[in-house]
Amino acid sequence: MNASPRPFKDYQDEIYLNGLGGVVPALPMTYAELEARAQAALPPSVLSYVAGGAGDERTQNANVTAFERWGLIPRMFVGAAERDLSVELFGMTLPSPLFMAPIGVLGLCGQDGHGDLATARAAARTGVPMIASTLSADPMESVAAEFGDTPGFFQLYTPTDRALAESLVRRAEKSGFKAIVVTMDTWITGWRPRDLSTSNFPQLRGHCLANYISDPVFRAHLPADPEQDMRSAVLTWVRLFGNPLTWDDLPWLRSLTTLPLIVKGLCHPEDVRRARDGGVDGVYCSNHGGRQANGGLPALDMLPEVVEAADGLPVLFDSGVRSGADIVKAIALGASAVGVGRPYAYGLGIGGADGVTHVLRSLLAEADLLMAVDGYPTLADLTPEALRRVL
Ligand SMILES: Cc1cc2nc3c(=O)[nH]c(=O)nc-3n(C[C@H](O)[C@H](O)[C@H](O)COP(=O)(O)O)c2cc1C
Ligand SMILES: CCCCC(=O)C(=O)O
Repeated sequence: MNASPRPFKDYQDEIYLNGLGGVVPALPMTYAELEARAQAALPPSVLSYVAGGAGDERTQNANVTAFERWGLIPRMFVGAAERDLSVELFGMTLPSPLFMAPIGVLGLCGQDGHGDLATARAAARTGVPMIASTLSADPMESVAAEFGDTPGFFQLYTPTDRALAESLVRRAEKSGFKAIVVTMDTWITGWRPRDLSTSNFPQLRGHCLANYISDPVFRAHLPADPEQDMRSAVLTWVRLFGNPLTWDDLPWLRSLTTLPLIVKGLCHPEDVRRARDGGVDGVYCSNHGGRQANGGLPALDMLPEVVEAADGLPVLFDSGVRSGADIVKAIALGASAVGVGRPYAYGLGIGGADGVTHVLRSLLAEADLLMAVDGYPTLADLTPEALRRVL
């Protein structure tokens, strides 16, 4: 299927017309059902990894409820018969502001163990960019080969070996990725009770190391071929995985690539200002979906300050987005582009590439119709004045 410039347009019609023919959609139409169906479809260890978060998951849950505190004010006499959800980002024109946040176990969410490839196919079909995680079950070259005309971004977990970081970035450039997203908030894994109680995390790790095992710099660290001795490869990966970077490392990060460089996990306005001064091309406001640190503010609550501090630099946002209405609200609060994590992983678990495509199209169709009904025909119309704080 070719990428459509408006992947979401007419999805409601498609479903209603099917309905007239007596066909009830096979895939869930509400987030609650999506979650419930994914719970049944995914193996328990994968489910607890994907669904879980840090501590008692208050921050994870607060990310979602934070959206309830904002309400869109409807405008009439606008005649929003045509909507334009397209955005300009890093010199690219995207059909909508939606993107898929990087997820590091996608392989295992796909029924065949190749969920990264299925997700990349959904990106190709919808025009919704995928940020491909460093932690994938297939090498980035194979993932990128599935993107079609849709731009893909590569998410870098910066290893302690700088040569390995450089090698990963070079490979991403060669594979045609259009931006590098460096995740700052996960150089160490947070306290995640669900994973600790099942002790399943290392087992999952072994299935998302394709980018490392296929890398000559990583392989040079190994005592034996990973094909023969996977355990040593996993232990080596654990040792090399995360580099607790400081501001002194930012010039090096910046020097890694001429592609747009985006730093993920920034919520404090002072960090945003320093990153901006350090020459990044975009900042990514996120608290990792509440998976890393409990007790924090919902990422949405920091978004307005991040946008102000970014001072015109693009601001990507994720954490807690569950609906088209959430996308619209994040845009109104100043996000340039909005990411989802768990929702598309659940779509993948339920229906592979079709499931991801369905989740993305549903989110966008809802956002599009909301903009129609409430009289905000373009993203530029969505400003903080479109919202009221309700609680
Ligand atoms: C199972 C899972 C794995 C993740 N792996 C990564 C990763 O490899 N790299 C990264 O930067 N973020 C990762 N994240 C965080 C997401 O990119 C994103 O910040 C988060 O999922 C957004 O919150 P949401 O799930 O509430 O939409 C992961 C999230 C989940 C749920
Ligand atoms: C060590 C991090 C694993 C991937 C990740 O980012 C996550 O699970 O949230």
